[in-house]
Amino acid sequence: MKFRSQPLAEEIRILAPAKINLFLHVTGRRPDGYHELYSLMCPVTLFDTLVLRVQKRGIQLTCHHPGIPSDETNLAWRAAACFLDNLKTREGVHISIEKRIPVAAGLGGGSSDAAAVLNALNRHYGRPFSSGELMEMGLSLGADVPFFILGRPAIAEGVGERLTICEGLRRFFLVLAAFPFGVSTADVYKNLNLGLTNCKKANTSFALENGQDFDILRYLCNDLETVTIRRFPEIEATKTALMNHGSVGALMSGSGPTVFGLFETAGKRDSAMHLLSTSTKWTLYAAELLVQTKG
Ligand SMILES: C[C@@](CO)(OP(=O)(O)O)[C@H](O)COP(=O)(O)OP(=O)(O)OC[C@H]1O[C@@H](n2ccc(N)nc2=O)[C@H](O)[C@@H]1O
Ligand SMILES: Nc1ncnc2c1ncn2[C@@H]1O[C@H](COP(=O)(O)OP(=O)(O)O)[C@@H](O)[C@H]1O
Repeated sequence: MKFRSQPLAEEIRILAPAKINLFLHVTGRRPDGYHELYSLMCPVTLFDTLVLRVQKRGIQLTCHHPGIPSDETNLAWRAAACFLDNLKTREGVHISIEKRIPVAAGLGGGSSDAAAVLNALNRHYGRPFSSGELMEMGLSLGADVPFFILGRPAIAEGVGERLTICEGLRRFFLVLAAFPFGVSTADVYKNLNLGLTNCKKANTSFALENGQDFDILRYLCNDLETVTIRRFPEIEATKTALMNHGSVGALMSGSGPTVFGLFETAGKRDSAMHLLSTSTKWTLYAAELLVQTKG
């Protein structure tokens, strides 16, 4: 494989965003146990920071977060190993991760770190792989990784690998309410009873095809809430609290337990943050949807 490398000492600094699922319908279960989705995913302005330094040999990783492995099981490490193997180079990389995205929280932090490494190494080596090839590598690491490689609001289908860019999404401001501990995505899917899910599937094709403004508030729904709320009833109370403090819509993200509230202005979001911070044990983050504004 032909590729162009840069000087080894160069430091590559990247921001890896979290995501939320504005809707998430589970439409079926595959024979291998994975679930088919129809989900609108959007990056949000809460970031991990990764610093990469390409080196002569070997992969090393530092991350001081107690819930995150610093060895070859870290998704960022696995992404680097996968990329360098495919490139057939013996060069290695040192990765350091400053973790801000809550872990096992339904915000996709590990997948985002992995995608950030794949994208950054591909740029560093002069783009030897197409985005389709990068997404294939990403999918071998996790179902959400292709979305983060794309890095834009998108409808995800299949297990998450079939992506359609969603243009007409309004910019909303967010409060993210994170629980003090996480849930296992695998457990949530395992405990899902498809007979109990009753989200009305959003008909987004018209808006998607026409690039029209997309009224997401009509479609907020997450089939995985049926599982995670059973275990953490506080999720429901947190959604209600957000709605009582000016949110125009509130939902659990992904497999949870993080809940997000959507606000029309930064001011309304900030006053809700202020009022809720005195009364909740959840950790609150102010953020906004990462959408491309027109014009
Ligand atoms: C639920 C979602 C919604 O965006 O996100 P999170 O809440 O994890 O952030 C995703 O579907 C999670 O994607 P991701 O976290 O990448 O999943 P993976 O690591 O590939 O899989 C973890 C486990 O979840 C189950 N899994 C995952 C994806 C999928 N479409 N169906 C599944 O059944 C499988 O049992 C798998 O072993
Ligand atoms: N770089 C990473 N960042 C976060 N979690 C990681 C990372 N590498 C491995 N993991 C593991 O992946 C699991 C899921 O983490 P995360 O991606 O934050 O959750 P979620 O899928 O709910 O959004 C955790 O058990 C965590 O220890």
